[in-house]
Amino acid sequence: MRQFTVKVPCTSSNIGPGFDVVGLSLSLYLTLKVTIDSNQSNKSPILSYTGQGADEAPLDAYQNLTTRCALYVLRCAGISSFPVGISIKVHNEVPFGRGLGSSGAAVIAGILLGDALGNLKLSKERLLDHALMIERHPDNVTAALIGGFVGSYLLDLSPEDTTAKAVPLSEVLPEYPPDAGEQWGKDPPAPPRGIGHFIRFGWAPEIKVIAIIPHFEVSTAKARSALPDSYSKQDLVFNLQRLAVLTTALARSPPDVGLIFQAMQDRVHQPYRKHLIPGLPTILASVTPSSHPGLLGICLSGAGPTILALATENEQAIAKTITEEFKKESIECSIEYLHVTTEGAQVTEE
Ligand SMILES: Nc1ncnc2c1ncn2[C@@H]1O[C@H](COP(=O)(O)OP(=O)(O)O)[C@@H](O)[C@H]1O
Ligand SMILES: N[C@@H](CCOP(=O)(O)O)C(=O)O
Repeated sequence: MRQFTVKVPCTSSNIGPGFDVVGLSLSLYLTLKVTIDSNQSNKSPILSYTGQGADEAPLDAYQNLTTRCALYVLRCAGISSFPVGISIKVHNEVPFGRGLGSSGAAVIAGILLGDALGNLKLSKERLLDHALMIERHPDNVTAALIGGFVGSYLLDLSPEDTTAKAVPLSEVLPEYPPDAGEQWGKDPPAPPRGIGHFIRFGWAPEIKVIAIIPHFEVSTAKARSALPDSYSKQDLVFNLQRLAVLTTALARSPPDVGLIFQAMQDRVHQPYRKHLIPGLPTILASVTPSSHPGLLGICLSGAGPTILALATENEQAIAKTITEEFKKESIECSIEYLHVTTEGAQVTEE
């Protein structure tokens, strides 16, 4: 009997100007408890699921994002099936479709699961290569894997690697097992090497994180399709200037609100997503360090609709005002007071 646990933090990406670049790992977790019992004869993993998304997440291992990612890693390594007698108990604290990286966490959990099941011992960089074939922006998956406040970029790929990366996700992630007596088709192409590069920034211990989570979903795909294909030089420079300052400003103790609040402004994604999140422009414009002493900055978390506020104090009052603004739009919210997790995703053998 083998038992191990995979634990992956949720993430908030962008932090204002860092669209598709920065991510922050936070203290809500997706946890898998995996058992492989050689006395059992089941060939497909037996999945159970509690917590966020329990009414939506498929329990068929060939449909579930996490187990599909695990199978992808195994098949890239030439292993065509899950081990016999495997069961997986999933517990999820990360709400779906709220901008807190639930899909990134599910992808990383699956990649680590595949690595552990195949005893592959892939490096962090190689694990990330696999994750980037599935979640094709690096910010969430990198922060979930590495932990902390992380910046990342993708390499331009060779023409050959570009072809491998262009393989449709339906081929990378098999949705159905082969029929009895049949073999899988061609194995998926192994991901190109060294696609993603990252660095961890500091995070001042005084900075607390408040997530105001509206009770509706915005799919990341839809929020990405709302963005334009090109930007003005002025808007790009606006974001670059702020991001350059922000990554160091958030590491400095004591935090300088005069730097951080302005450095969390964005012109690349939030303005184009406001129609998806009623109340967003009012919230971003009206919750300020003058109205709420202790507030350092405020932004959309990932693709939204969650609002992320960074503060040194006064967290309850900040959360209350944002909740009330959403209420004016007839939107209920949950509030989470979170901390930045320094550890990224973990696999623990029992
Ligand atoms: N733990 C999980 N298990 C299975 N599927 C998941 C899990 N977490 C997220 N997903 C899938 O990812 C979708 C949400 O992804 P996405 O739109 O990118 O939003 P988010 O901002 O939460 O990452 C869910 O609707 C679900 O299909
Ligand atoms: N940079 C991405 C981040 C999406 O994060 P999610 O948590 O909403 O999945 C984007 O802004 O589209």
